[in-house]
Amino acid sequence: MTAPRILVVDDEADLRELLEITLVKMGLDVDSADCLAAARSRLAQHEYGLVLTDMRLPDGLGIELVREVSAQYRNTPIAVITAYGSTDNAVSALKAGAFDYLSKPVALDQLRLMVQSALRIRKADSPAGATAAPAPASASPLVGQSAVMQDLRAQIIRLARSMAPVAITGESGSGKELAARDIHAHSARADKPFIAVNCGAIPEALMEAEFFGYRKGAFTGANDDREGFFQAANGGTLMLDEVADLPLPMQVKLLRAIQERRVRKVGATSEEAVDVRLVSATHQNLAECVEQGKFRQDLYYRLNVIELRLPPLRERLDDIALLSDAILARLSGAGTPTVLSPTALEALRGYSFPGNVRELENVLERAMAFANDGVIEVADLALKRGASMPPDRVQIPPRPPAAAPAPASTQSSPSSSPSPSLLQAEAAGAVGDASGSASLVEQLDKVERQVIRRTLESVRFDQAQAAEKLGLSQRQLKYRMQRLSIPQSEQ
Ligand SMILES: Nc1ncnc2c1ncn2[C@@H]1O[C@H](COP(=O)(O)OP(=O)(O)OP(=O)(O)O)[C@@H](O)[C@H]1O
Repeated sequence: MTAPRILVVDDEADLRELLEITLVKMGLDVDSADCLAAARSRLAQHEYGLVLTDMRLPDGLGIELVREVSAQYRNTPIAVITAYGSTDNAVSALKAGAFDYLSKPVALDQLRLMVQSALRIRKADSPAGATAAPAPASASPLVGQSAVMQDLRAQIIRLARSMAPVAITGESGSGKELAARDIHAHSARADKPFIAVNCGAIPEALMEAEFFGYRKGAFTGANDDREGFFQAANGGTLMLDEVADLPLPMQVKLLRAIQERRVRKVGATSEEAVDVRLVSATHQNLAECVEQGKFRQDLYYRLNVIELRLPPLRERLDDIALLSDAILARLSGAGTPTVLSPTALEALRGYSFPGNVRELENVLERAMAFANDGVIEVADLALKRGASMPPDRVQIPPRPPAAAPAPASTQSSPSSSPSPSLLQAEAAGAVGDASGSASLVEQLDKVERQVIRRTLESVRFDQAQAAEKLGLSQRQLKYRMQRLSIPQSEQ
């Protein structure tokens, strides 16, 4: 098998030589060019596994080559070498289609990591040299045939090929984490870890240690060396979820880690190179956070190189049937899937879904418990028009690891809750109180509201403890509190 061929474009002979020697030592074939014209003629003669170009060349700018290679040699990744601290150049090159960038002075360990990940892209493309075909909808976990979803899937495939940081925006429950996982799955990093971090869920005092790791003895309780999120995601993708919740001091440290591509464990004297693709997500308006001084502009600029917007479900109501089928099939497991009656489907199509796909999942999960003969009717859906709080006011805690589907509403088995007597007492009270006009769904909501409220009060509104007592994940508890308009704290 022939070694991959790399094209180095630089007019500085010393740097060119250093790059050539390093690449040859990696077992690669190297060609070089000292200007744009020479690079163009090389490109016309050979197929390259990677082009590495300086930004300033005697006959033009490296970014021109980035545009040409991205347009004409779509399977050839191109990376740029920028002057130290030149954020603008790096970001514009990434936006123009560069796969990645390196800052001067070029650190050889980073060069090696970058070349390896560029060559993985080539390997991932098959057959060799063919343009990556758009994945069929069935290959994506993002269900939906609406034009926006088709466009979203196509964008994901395109941007999965580069290292450019992606900022995913969208309302809570619209699928931001799912999209981030899909970017990773379509990238050449797919066989390396995907680590999602909820930035709002980490206590500020622990953040540096959680992100960058720590050395044994760095602080009381640091009994062993530990890796942080960056090391854990090395070679793969790190998703910074709810990135707007990062405190300002941590934003400074994160920016440095992104710029330098190095991290230092708490208590360590030296830094280590990390190769991590960053994806960030937030349901907040990050540009507004910058204006309000809550988010650093330089970090915003670094993270927002490519934007990916997840549409709210109400903008793609045509997808509801497909989504519902997929969710019901998953919830039904191996059994015959529960289905929606035509009127129930119409009712869902007329609902605004403030909690987006997550809300649809919860509505269907609950409705399945009420459905007769495997058919969900409108009444089983218990849709509350205008009753939900806007989701952007709700802070969603981290996803529990592979949580089992939640038991539907308070019909959870009493054994999953340590307070069965409370459940029974509440249920008895609610039924006793029920006016003849209240529907079953309203009565059950009332019981659920009372049980959750009492449990929250018993643990002083500590949601983690309340969720545990109720046998729910924190996310499920949040959703139920939102749906039942239960305040977050004692009022
Ligand atoms: N297009 C989709 N197809 C199938 N399932 C989806 C889709 N979008 C979202 N989901 C499902 O909806 C739920 C919420 O998705 P996800 O956690 O990705 O949303 P999010 O935008 O990251 O939410 P949050 O901002 O609250 O963290 C998940 O169970 C996910 O699998």
